[in-house]
Amino acid sequence: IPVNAKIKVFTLALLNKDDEILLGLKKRGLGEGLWNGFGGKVDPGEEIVDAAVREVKEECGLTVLPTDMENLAVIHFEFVDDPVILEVHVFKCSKLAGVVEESDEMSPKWFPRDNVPHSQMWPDDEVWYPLYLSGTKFRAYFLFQGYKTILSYIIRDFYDH
Ligand SMILES: Cc1cc(-c2ccco2)c2oc(N)nc2c1
Repeated sequence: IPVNAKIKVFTLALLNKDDEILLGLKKRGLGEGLWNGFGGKVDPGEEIVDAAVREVKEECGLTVLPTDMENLAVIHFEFVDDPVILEVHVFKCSKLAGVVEESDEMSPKWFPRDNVPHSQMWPDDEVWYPLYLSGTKFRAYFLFQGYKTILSYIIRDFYDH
């Protein structure tokens, strides 16, 4: 890890209902034009799970409780020639309240859990999505060249102990 490395913490919430998953088409910023779960930056002093709850509400209008947000994974993303490392905390939630709303960040849409538009999603999703479907907690590291090419990755099961 380069000496000038800076870690930025993000959340990513995967919201389920029966056999569907709610994804949002990102309208701007990081991941624009891609379908993804809901999330964003963790504010200074903010609990990570509280940031996840806040981002879900802001981006798709749904209300979830922090206690219903299940920690699924922690993924570190590094980009060649970029000292900023993204630490993405992935949550899974099945207890949703409220009505789905479009926001200026995201256009939400329900997809069958086993048929998401991988060609319009981040390339790493194809690697870890099967673990999400099977409810396997994991840790992963991805080295990107730009936003489309994965140069290398590591993925391992993550036992709570
Ligand atoms: C590099 C990268 C970043 C994110 C991200 C940023 C904020 C929330 O997620 C991703 O999300 C997914 N599915 N792949 C991703 C790759």
